[in-house]
Amino acid sequence: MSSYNNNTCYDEARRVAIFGGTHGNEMSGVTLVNLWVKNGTEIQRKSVETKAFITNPKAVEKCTRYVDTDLNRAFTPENLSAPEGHDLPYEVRRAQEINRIFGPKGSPDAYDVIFDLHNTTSNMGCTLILESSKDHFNLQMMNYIKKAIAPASCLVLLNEHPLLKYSTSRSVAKHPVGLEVGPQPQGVLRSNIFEAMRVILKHALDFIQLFNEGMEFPPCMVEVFRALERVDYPRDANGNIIAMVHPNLQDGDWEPLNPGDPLFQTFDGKTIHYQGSSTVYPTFINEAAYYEKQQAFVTTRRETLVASAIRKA
Ligand SMILES: CC(=O)N[C@@H](CC(=O)O)C(=O)O
Ligand SMILES: [Zn+2]
Repeated sequence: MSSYNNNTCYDEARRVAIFGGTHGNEMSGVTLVNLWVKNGTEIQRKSVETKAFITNPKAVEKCTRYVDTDLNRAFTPENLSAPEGHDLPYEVRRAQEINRIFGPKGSPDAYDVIFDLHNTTSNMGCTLILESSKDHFNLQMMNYIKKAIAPASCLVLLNEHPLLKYSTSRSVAKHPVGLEVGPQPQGVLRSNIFEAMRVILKHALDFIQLFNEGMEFPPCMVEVFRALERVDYPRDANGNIIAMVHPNLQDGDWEPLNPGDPLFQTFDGKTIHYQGSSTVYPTFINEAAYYEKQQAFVTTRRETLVASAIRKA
């Protein structure tokens, strides 16, 4: 990346990967990627070599999130540099393998773009997940996709928080993009969710093709939701959950949550209210996979980012 004439220059994105099955029970990504592994016509673009890849085949076979440990948390420097051996958890070995094929993470040899396909049980609709507010290539891509799918909509979750951030499979690439579409139960395929995911991928690949052809993208504004805080379920002294997501909050992903609004409902019918002092936008509300992570939802703040003009170097 370099700056020149107010244009931010990025290298052409010639090597692109689409990951499915990072979580083996998120069926839209698993199914699309399996389809594209068999026949990649739909994801081919003239200037791009796109590789469809199942990241956690053992978990896909068992239709479970993971076998030993969450693959989408496994791409830490410690894991990636751990001495190889059969005593390592399956997903850590797999992370090392993925890092060899698509990385090394942080190096010039890494893939240009990795799309990682996920489903959520939350009512999030189409959500693109970014890890950096400074990646103008990705911000321009978000703007392009939003315009292309209108009047349908997709939102951008920015996960840049030093403590909330985790080491994702896609983080191996120079430009990591998560795609999270829901609601879809674990192990279930829903046609509307599957098609929504497919359409986003189509526009994302079109954007990359246009960029590689030399199209210049003028500065633009991108609305994002910045991850602020994880909120756990209320628990008793033994750590057992004592309340559920309140009916007013359930399925209200991305809707404003104001001080005093209901959050949880205890099993004996009491309401627990939001004690914060400002309006936030909750998401990943009641995500099935996050019970083990002790997380009922994530709060976010709405921000408008400015994406600089970009063109190819
Ligand atoms: C429900 C789910 O798996 N969500 C993803 C979000 C992401 O890809 O960043 C995860 O926790 O890994
Ligand atoms: Zn997932």
